[in-house]
Amino acid sequence: MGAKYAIGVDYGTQSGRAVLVNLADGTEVADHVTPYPHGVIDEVLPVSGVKLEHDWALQHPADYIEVLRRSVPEVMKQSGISPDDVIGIGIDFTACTMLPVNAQGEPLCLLPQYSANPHSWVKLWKHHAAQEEANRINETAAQRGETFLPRYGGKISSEWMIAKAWQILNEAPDIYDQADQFLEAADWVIYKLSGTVLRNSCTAGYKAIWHKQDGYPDREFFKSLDPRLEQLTATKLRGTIVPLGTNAGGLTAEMAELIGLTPGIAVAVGNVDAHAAVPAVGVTTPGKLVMAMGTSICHLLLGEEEMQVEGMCGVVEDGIIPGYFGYEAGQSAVGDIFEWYVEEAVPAYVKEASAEAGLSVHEWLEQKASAYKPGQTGLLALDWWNGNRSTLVDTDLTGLLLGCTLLTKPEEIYRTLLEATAFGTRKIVDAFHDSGVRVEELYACGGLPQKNALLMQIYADVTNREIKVAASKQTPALGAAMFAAVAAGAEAGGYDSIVDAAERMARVREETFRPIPEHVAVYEKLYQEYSRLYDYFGRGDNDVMKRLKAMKEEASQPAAQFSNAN
Ligand SMILES: Nc1ncnc2c1ncn2[C@@H]1O[C@H](COP(=O)(O)OP(=O)(O)O)[C@@H](O)[C@H]1O
Ligand SMILES: O=C(CO)[C@@H](O)[C@@H](O)COP(=O)(O)O
Repeated sequence: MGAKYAIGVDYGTQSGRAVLVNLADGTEVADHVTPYPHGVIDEVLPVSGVKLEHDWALQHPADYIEVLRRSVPEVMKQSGISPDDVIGIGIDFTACTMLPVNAQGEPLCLLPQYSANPHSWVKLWKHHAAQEEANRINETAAQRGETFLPRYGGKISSEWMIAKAWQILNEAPDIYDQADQFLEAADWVIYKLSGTVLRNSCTAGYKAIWHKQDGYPDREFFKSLDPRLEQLTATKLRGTIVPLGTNAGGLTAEMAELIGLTPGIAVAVGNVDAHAAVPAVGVTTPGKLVMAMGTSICHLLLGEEEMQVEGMCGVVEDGIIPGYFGYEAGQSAVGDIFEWYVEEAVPAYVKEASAEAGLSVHEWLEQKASAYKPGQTGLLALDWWNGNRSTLVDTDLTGLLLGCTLLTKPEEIYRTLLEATAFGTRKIVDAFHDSGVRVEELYACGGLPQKNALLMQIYADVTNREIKVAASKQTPALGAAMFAAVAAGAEAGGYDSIVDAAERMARVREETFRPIPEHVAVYEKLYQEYSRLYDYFGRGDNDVMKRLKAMKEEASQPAAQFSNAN
């Protein structure tokens, strides 16, 4: 059999990218990025101009198809490979990124009668406007002693399926009624590719409280939340839930024509971006924490037992690699915080100096910030610009910068923001390790390790652990291609298991980031200070962040909730 290939498509927050991979050794032959034409929709809806409230984040489902339409033919063209040698396609997605569809699988937002209602659109993972629903889910589950709660670190996030679906019911009951199903965007795209609606066990497990043995929480639980939700899982979340690497069926003739591949090739069921990255860095055993570092960070870890860990996002049997319990935790903003600083808060002279030096503002600030020793800025920050995902699971928390003086420089603030996110990761590493899910080594993938060496050194110093970095620049897409190879199977030139695929296709770079002992010592002290602030502002001693947020909301009234911006 000649060389065989698969395509992995990674659906990120701002763009989608396709990667064509040689299945013999994981070589990435060609890649292409398509920025989402509508980006993240967080101010006004397309066409109708309806204004969105604070904490909303939506996407346009047509953008996902546009990624396939543009990027798949482009990687085929760049590589010159015959479509006959491409045996499968797989995708990974941000999650929970969900949408209401009608009985024909059409997104409601694409139907003119619903398009002016924000609730008909795709709710992106970082849509944080369902916090009230999440709070009530958590109170009710705790009161009822629901056994699922510890599996999610004690709290269900507002980012996830049940809170988002309930927000739709509360604020737009007509959209809720008209929705035949709520689907993860990952599952919707697979439906478009294969013609089959299948729910993947990864998003169902991590984001929709589904358990391999117990299924969804029982109806009584949903009824106690709201009688109208009693049938939610039997109706709008219904459907077959299948393991990662399952072939959803062949590529449809219509899609094959649109994207230039052969009809009938394997289409792997959807996967979560960060989870797909784990086998793609070669991690298929416990003790190795994978950090998917980009806009946010997802932390993934394998364990042999189901343990309880404070504030983790979840533990799902077979959720990442079959045969292990897959653990997930995360920070809801990391690169996003640095971007906020660069876009909103650096003085003009920094932008001018960066341009003169031929560097991006990030690169210029990194260079300047590298000249400081740990502790030398006198600054400390709490990295909650987009709430706290782990370990506090509270999207109402906000950022804090402490220690500024009239002499504080932009590069010092930038360094402090890098450090704050490293301290956030340390909290997560400690939570796992101290709860019996050991963390010995760190693996990093995603955009940030390629972009910022200072950041990576700080993470090694703050966690006092060596960090290996993925060789691939498109690790989740490589993982998606690996799962496509599994969906195709060894007989077709793929693999029979993801462990086999990882052995042959995954790679890390030779150079690693090792902790520097003098830095470790200073960061240990700073971490203790960070922990004090973390507990004080995050655990209820001082709810000033929430009071400020409430005042802000009140002062912004009357908010034109669904009013027209024009
Ligand atoms: N040199 C840099 N140092 C640190 N962060 C950077 C740098 N350049 C870009 N970023 C941040 O990287 C993030 C994008 O990461 P990336 O992994 O490419 O995207 P995504 O999370 O969408 O997959 C943005 O939030 C941006 O602020
Ligand atoms: O929440 C998850 C995975 O569980 C991610 O999809 C989400 O953090 C988005 O990741 P990116 O920062 O876009 O890589």
